[in-house]
Amino acid sequence: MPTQPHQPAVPHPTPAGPADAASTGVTSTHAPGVPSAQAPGDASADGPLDRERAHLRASRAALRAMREDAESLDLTDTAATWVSAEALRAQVQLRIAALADLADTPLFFGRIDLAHDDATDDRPQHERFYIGRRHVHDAEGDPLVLDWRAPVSQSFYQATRERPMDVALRRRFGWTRGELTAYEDEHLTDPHEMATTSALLTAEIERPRVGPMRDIVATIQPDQDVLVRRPLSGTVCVQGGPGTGKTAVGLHRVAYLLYTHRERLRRTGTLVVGPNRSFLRYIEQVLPALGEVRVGQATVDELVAHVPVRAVDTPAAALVKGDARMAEVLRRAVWSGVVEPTESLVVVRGSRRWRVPAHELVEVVAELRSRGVRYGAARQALAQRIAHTVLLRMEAAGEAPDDRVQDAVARSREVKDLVKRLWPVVEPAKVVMRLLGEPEFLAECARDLLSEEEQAAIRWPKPARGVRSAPWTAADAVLVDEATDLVERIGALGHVVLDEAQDLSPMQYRAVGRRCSTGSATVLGDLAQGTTPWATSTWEEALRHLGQEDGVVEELTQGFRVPEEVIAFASRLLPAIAPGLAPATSVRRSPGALRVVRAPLEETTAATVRACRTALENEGSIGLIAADARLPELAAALAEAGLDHLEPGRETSAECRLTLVPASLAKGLEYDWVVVHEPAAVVAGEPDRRTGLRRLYVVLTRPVSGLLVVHGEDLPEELAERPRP
Ligand SMILES: Nc1ncnc2c1ncn2[C@@H]1O[C@H](COP(=O)(O)OP(=O)(O)OP(=O)(O)O)[C@@H](O)[C@H]1O
Repeated sequence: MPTQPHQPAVPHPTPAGPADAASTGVTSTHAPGVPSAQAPGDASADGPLDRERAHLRASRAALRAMREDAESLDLTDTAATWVSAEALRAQVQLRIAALADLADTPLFFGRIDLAHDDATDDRPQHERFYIGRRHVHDAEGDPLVLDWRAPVSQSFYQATRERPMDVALRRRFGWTRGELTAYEDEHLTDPHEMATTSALLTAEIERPRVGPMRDIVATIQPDQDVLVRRPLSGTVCVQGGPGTGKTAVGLHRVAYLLYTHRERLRRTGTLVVGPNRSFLRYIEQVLPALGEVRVGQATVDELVAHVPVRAVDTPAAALVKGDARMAEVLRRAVWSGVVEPTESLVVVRGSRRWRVPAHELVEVVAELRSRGVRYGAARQALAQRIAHTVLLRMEAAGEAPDDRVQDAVARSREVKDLVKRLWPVVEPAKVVMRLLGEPEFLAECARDLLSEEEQAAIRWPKPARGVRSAPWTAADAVLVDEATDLVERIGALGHVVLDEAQDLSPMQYRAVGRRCSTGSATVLGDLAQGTTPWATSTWEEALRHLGQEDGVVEELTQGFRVPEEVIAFASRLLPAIAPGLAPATSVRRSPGALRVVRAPLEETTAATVRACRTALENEGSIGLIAADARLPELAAALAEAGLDHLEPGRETSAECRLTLVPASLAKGLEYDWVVVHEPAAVVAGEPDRRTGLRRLYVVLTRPVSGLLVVHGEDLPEELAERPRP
């Protein structure tokens, strides 16, 4: 295995000096055909790096002035009420906090020099912009740093040699501990300059991981940026292999949308849905680091937490409960209580009696049933509709009743009693409880939808005594959510990001879908990483269950996390687990990043602990990933060897960098170095071979710098090297 320490975040210096050309007219002196990079020692006293540092000083001073302006705002008498004054004060406080100059967060990370052929009065031929995390302007209001989400910044991210977007020079800056220490230039219109992987990008990816996931604003790649900046309307689904940046894209997209549609999304809200708490803890710092703190984050289980989950389904039961047919079963169950009127209604008001015949009540009920409104809303309307028929009779008799009379009739004992009989109150959890606990009721609602075996799979052995004590499972909670929405519409948000989406059941998609029914969604996933029995086989199907049939499917193919050697090894599994998918490529080659160690069977655990020690000789985080059942043994062996370890999702620190990860929780996480213990056991830990191999694929694709595989049993045969077609 490689023992190379990580390179610091400085690009490899090239012998020749960099360019500071374009708008200044200074000719580039870099070696022809190679994008130039510059490190500290290369800059002369008034060289380009010094000029950039001068711009940094000016930007910092301007930011300070902006902050002082905000601090000195006099809010006395500016707001009409105490409440609005408080709201204003809170907003100003937020702005002051946002204007802090954080010592370790570079104020800008890029620069573009634009050369336009079609200069106008408003747009000079040459323009230069610095791109950073936030907007900074000078006393005249001229921008010194542009927010990365501003429209002009788009060309910093999306310009390519094929489509330079007027960018004559793109400069990326390297920072070390808050100091501007290097830069790297690309002259996109120079036909002699070759495209290479940015050394700053590589250094950023390989920067040792301590703590939670980081943002990638400085190095978002063109195809990622196109996804980040898609319009708010419409849903996009991103298929991408491991480490192609799907999660990063989803989170940056939220930040972009909040910047571009701040008012609207502040009202309607945004939500990130992830597979489990460990994953959410891992990603939770990215949005705050981008200045966005008002984004909800939840697992699907948390979204549907209407009942206490205390039991686990058999795989057969979970499969049926997650099937989209359950939506219709539940619809029937919820609406089954509505009764056809058979008797007339008599309402007494004062000395008069008003009679509505049964056939008219039948019409009212039938009309409400056919309107496609929620059960609860229709129930509320029923009282008013009945009262209205009474009102019509009053008018026919020469009275002149107004709305208040209709309301009074709707609230009368006679009408209330009738509504209770015709349209009983439905408690969603109780309906589901009845469905699972009463075989006849299930048979009636599931007729022609679920087979006898399927019904048998989900029936409880005996009826539950009450909602609180029922043996609810995670899939039941989703059913209760569906029933809840049938009774009362669940509110939708402005935008929902759904990560690791491949694992959701159709009923879970529906649960997420109703939370973005009036908004839009970003759906992220990898079909090859689907490890649930109901994992989706196509994105079109997933979008349909989500209620976003018009969503577009895009693909990310360039991998950032996993080095070439490791992704090639893991991709040997693809023909067995997702035959249609092409392997992800990698932006990084890292000879020696993969090491496979065979140990005698009885020494596998000891060999694994030794591999952890070896991995710990490197900088950064280490993940030891193993089949869930092996964890107690490995935890004990680590403790005996004096190696402290963390649970997944806990922040690593300089003192403790080793995390012991059950294979079932590895999805979405990453570590600088990964030790995989006994792949055959990872595969065997799942109910079927395809799921096992998919789990193994997830596990093998977690490392950034290197992978050590320790095995005593034979490796799964699907990992054997095959000649490329
Ligand atoms: N443009 C980029 N610049 C720097 N780092 C990047 C870039 N894109 C992705 N990365 C890094 O690559 C790693 C993988 O990204 P991410 O977790 O978003 O991938 P993913 O597609 O969600 O992976 P998985 O399918 O395994 O969950 C992260 O460390 C992320 O910061």
